[in-house]
Amino acid sequence: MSVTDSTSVAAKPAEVFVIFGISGDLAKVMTFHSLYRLEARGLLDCPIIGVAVDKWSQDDLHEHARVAILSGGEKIDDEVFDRLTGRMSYIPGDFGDADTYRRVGAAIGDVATPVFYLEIPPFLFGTVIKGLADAGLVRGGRVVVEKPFGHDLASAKELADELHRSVPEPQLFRIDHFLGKLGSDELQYLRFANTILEPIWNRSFVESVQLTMAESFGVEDRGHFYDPVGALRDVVVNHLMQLLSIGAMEAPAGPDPDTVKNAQVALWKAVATADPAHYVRGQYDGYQQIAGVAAGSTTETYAALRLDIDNWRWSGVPFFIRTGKCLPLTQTELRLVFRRPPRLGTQLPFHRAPEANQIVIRLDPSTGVRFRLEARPADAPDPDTITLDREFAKEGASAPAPYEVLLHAALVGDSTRFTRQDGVEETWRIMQPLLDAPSPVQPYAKGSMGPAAADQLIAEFGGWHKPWSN
Ligand SMILES: NC(=O)C1=CN([C@@H]2O[C@H](COP(=O)(O)OP(=O)(O)OC[C@H]3O[C@@H](n4cnc5c(N)ncnc54)[C@H](OP(=O)(O)O)[C@@H]3O)[C@@H](O)[C@H]2O)C=CC1
Ligand SMILES: O=C1O[C@H](COP(=O)(O)O)[C@@H](O)[C@H](O)[C@H]1O
Repeated sequence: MSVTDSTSVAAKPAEVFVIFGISGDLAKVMTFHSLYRLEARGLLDCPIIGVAVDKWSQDDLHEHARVAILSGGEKIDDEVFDRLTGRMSYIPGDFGDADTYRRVGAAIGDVATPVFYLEIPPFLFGTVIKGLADAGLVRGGRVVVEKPFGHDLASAKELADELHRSVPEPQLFRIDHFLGKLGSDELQYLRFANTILEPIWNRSFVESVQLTMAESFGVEDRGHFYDPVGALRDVVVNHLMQLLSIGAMEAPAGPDPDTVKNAQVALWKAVATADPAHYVRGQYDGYQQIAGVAAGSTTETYAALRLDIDNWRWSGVPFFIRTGKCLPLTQTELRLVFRRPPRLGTQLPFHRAPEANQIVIRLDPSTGVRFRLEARPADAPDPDTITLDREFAKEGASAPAPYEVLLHAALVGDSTRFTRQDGVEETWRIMQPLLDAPSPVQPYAKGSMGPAAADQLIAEFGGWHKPWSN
C-alpha cells in the first residue's frame, strides 16, 4: 500500500480511545480539556484509557483531569465531568515493557477499532508502536501521533519507515493542530465558495502574498524543547506550510480525505526548494539566558523567507513567510497584495496614486476577513484606502478548539485533517536547503517586528504590511 493511499481504512468509529502519555504537558494543556468539551457536546461514546509510567490511582486521574480542565478556563459542570471520568481508566506502565501492552490488551478486549493516541516524545513513537503491533493491538484501528515528524527530510523518512514496519500509512493519523483551526476551514470556504474571489486568486491579479505568524511571548518555560528546534522546524515546515497549501492549492476535486490531501501535496510539489539567499533568521535579545538554552546558541526565534511556486496559478508571485517569538503582538494572517491599477484616466483632480488592494484572512487570535480597497470618501479632498472588515465569529463565542476538532476526527475516523507522509516529505524537501545552509542569526529587540534584514527580503514588493489587529 502506498503512502498516498489512506482511503482503504473505512471510517469506523473508535471502540476505545487509549492515550499514551496522559501524564504529560500536552495532556494537561489540551487533551483533558478537549475531551471534556467533546463530552459536553455529546460527542464521546467510548471508554478512554490513559497510559503512563506514573503510578496514578483512579482518583489521581480524576484529579489531574479536574485541574487541567479548570486551568483551561472551563467552568466544570459536575454531570459532564462525572460522565467523562466514568469512561476513563488508567494503566501505569513502562513503554518499553511488553507487559504494559499485555495489560492494555486485556483492558481493551477484542475490539476491532481501537484508537491509540501517542502524546509522547517522538523518540518513543517507535517503541510504543512496535509494542502495540507486537501485542496484536492495532488491528483495524488508528494510531494518532504528535509532531515533530522528523527534524529534516532524511529523519522524516526514517521515522516513517520505522512506523510503517508496525502500522500501515492509512492507519497513521499525524496531528498538525493548524488543520484543526477554524480559520483553516474559513479560508478554504472563502476561497472556493465565492465566485468573485476565485477568479482573482492567481498571478494575473496578485503581486505577492504575505504570511505572518507573530507571537508576543517567548520560550521562557520551554528552552529545553525549543533550543534544538527553532522557528523553522517548530512552526514553518508544518503549521505555516499547511496554511500556505490551503491558501494556494487548487480546489480539491472531491471531499474525501485523499482527494483533499492530493490537492495540498500537488501545491507543495510545485513549490521550489527554498533559497538560503532568501532566508533571514533572528534571535530575540535575552534568549540565551533562558534555562535549557545552550550557551552561544544560534537557534532562530524568528524566521522570514521567500518561497516561489512554479505553477500556472502562482508563477512569478513570491510568497513571503515570517514568524517570530517576542514580537509586539500575537496574530496569524494570510495577506494577498494585488497588482496596482494603471494610471487613472479620470478627470478628477486627485493627487494621490491608488494603493494596491489587499485581502487579509486572519486566523488568530480571532478569525476574520479584511478587504483594503480604494474609495473616494465624500468628506475628504482626496481618495483614500478604506477597510471592509468582518469577524467570522461573534466576540466571546466559543468555537471548538483545534484539539477538540482533531481528537473528534480521529475518533470518528476522518483522516482529512491529518498529514500524510508524502506531504511531510514535500515540506521537508522545500525547507531542507535552509537547514543545510542556515543564514547567520541576527539579534532583535523584544517587542520589535524582528531583524531589519527581514525588511530587505521583501523591499521590492512594498515591504511587510502591519498585521491586521484590532
Ligand atoms: N506540550 C505541548 O504543548 C505540545 C506538545 N506536542 C508534542 O506532543 C508530544 C508530547 O509532548 P508533551 O506532553 O509536552 O511531553 P512530556 O515530556 O510532557 O511527556 C509526555 C508523556 O511522555 C512521558 N515521557 C516523557 N519522557 C519519557 C521517557 N524518557 N520515558 C518514558 N516516558 C516518558 C511522560 O511521562 P512523565 O509525565 O512521567 O514524564 C508523559 O506521560 C511531543 O511529541 C510533543 O512534541 C505538540 C504540540 C504541543
Ligand atoms: O506547535 C506550536 O504552535 C504554537 C502556536 O500555536 P497556536 O495555535 O497557539 O497559534 C507555537 O507557539 C509553539 O511554539 C509551537 O510548538
